[in-house]
Amino acid sequence: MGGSTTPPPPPSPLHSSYSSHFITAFNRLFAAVYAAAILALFYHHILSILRNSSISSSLISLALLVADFILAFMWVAGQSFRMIPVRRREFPEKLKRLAEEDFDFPAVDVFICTTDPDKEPPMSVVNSVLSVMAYDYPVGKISVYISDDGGSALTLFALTAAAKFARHWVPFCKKNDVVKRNPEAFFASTDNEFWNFDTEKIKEMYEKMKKKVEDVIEKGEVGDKFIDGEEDRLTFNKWTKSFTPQSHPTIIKVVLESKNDKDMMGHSLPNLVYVSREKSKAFHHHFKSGALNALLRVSATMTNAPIILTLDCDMYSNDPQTLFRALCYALDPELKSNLGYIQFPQCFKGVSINDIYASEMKRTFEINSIGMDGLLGPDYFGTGTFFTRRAFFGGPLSLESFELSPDYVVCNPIRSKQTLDLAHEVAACDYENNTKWGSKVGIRYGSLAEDFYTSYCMHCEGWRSILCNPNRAAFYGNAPISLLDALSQLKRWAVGALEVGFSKSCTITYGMKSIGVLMGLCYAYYSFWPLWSIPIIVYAFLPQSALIYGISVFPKGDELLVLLYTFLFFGAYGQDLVEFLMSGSTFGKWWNDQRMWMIKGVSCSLCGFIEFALKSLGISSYGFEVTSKVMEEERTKRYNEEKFEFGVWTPMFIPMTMAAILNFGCLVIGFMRIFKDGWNNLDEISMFGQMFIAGFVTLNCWPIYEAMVFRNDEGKLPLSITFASIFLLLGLLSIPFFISTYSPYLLLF
Ligand SMILES: O=c1ccn([C@@H]2O[C@H](COP(=O)(O)OP(=O)(O)O[C@H]3O[C@H](CO)[C@@H](O)[C@H](O)[C@H]3O)[C@@H](O)[C@H]2O)c(=O)[nH]1
Ligand SMILES: [Mn+2]
Repeated sequence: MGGSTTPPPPPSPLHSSYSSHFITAFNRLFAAVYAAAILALFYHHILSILRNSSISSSLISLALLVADFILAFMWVAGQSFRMIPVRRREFPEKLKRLAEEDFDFPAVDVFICTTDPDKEPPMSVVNSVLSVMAYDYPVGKISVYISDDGGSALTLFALTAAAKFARHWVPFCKKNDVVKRNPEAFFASTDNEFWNFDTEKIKEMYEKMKKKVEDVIEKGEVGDKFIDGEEDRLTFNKWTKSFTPQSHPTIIKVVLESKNDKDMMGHSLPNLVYVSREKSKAFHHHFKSGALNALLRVSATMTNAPIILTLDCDMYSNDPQTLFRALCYALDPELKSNLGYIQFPQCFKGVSINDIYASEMKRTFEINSIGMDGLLGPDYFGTGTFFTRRAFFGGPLSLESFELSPDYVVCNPIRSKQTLDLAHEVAACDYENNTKWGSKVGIRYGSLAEDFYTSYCMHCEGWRSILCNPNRAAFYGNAPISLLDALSQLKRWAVGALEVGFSKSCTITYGMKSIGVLMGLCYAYYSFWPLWSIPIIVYAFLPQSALIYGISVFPKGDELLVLLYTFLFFGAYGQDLVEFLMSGSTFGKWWNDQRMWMIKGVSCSLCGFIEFALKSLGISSYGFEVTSKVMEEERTKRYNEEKFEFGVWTPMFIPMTMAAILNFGCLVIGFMRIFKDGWNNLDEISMFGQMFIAGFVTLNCWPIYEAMVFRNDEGKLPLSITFASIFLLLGLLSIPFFISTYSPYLLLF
């Protein structure tokens, strides 16, 4: 990497890894015992199906069998994360020292995607941009590319304002060795790193810039007085009357060029380029994947850096040394030949104390990723990822040729006509027609979870990835602060996951063949997680409805079986809890995480299934619904008080409300029976299992009851949802009645 002469190798070692033999051995042993218990359970299931005489009890047994089968499948897949967990450490100080000695570091292109100035406030985009521009790294080697799928003049305006501020901000950060290089976060923090005369001045400058940008945004257009210079005017003139986010020409604006633009100390600044690719209703733009692919090409014409960092617009740098950290792996000669990318866990700012919507996703971003790191490496999370450019162009041994390939050498300056013409050409909406973009090259199309799918393809091609999980979060982003936002995001992932699971390159068949059984199972776990909705729905409704009818679904008086169920339940929950705590999380967060698992099962996974089915049948297709990053005051307040935010009418809330009412009702009826007949009645005791489940679900549903009955704020559960749920519940409970009435006829078939 770097120049044509081979640079001297960096000092080694730059990183180390560690795998706990105790944990690995324990996980394997526990898996063996648990597997035996699962087999015993299935043995029992088969027996009870064979023994059943009535239709209703056969149906119940069958439902439980299917539910337990899916739970067992997910359990098996989940074990792959536990076989060889690996933790890593890197030594960025060594590289930082080299930076002082003019070491030839590789150039880095940073890609930041934004798409909707209403949901993604330009000031927050600007803060992310400033935070990466100020990285501890040779400045001339950093280029920041912004992809604006919203094609918003406001976003470009905010960037030009930020570029002016950067002339002061970047040298300020470097001179004072600031750690929080996102100005908003720096000025807002109470435990401020330091405060001097410069700080006051810079703060004033920032506030002025912010006010200017926000005024323009409020007005909704960039007024004449804000445009200086003929060149800027030409750019902003491209926003003509016929310009819409869905249909407009390419706009590329080099806001800063490292060679010419200097900061107030006379040092270079990073390149800063705004790109809004051409859009036309006649061509599918493939959402974020399309945007990233356009940036891959545009950046190739201008800088073609061998390392690429992809970020979502809300993700800002929280540690100026992150580039050095990533390079500890990227520069390692032993890893280099097949290292596709280095992934940092997603971390979030402003998550409530107990993380009510489980937005931290500890399991996905940390626990499971540590597990995958011992195999071929973590999947791609869409943000906080350092790619080697080469990984986008075919497997390590099979380069897909392309005119602007990774070894293309840029000769013309960024602002030259030749470069800009070529950049416009590759950002055109029809450029990808009849090419391998999206299938063999770049970010892959075909799944709404483009990140997950792309990494799956890369692993199958022979790349490996690395999880870099430093103590200090490398990036911070926003997590959804309303239940609907959280569930909509998860629904998109559910559809995206199923698209991979049921594609030609199915994770189980094709996956296991290409990347081995364990790695294939990891991907299978993610691509089929929406299947969880089946057992969750069965266990949320079936035992409870049966109890109301006085039918026991678990066998009577079999102590061994009680023991088996107890072990399976507490074993799984216990292991989950221990792993959570060991990753530095708290009991409160774990409790909410397991609650969200249930809520997901009866809402977004279910809806995801339906949307996936409709999409596969060609009936309708849903796009990439962007998650809102706006922090509305009242909402934020309720979120921080850890109140669930319902407030709107959506079918997604109905099944969970039904489950909440049913489980509570079932518990009441169960206790009434016990009081009436006493504990001696054997039948009631055998229903203890059902009572236990109802009790557990009821406990989990507390926020729903609260939102249904006790709250009066904007975020409460709409009355219409409560009524719709009661109505549907009554319908559901009358099904057994119909079965018992008509089953003699059914038996005829
Ligand atoms: O047509 C689009 C749609 C989205 N985006 C950008 O994609 C990013 C992610 O969108 P967001 O709404 O924040 O999605 P999340 O659900 O928060 O994102 C997670 O899930 C996505 C896949 O579903 C990944 O792409 C993200 O990196 C990952 O953080 C944002 O920067 C958007 O601006 C585009 O550029 N073009
Ligand atoms: Mn996001």
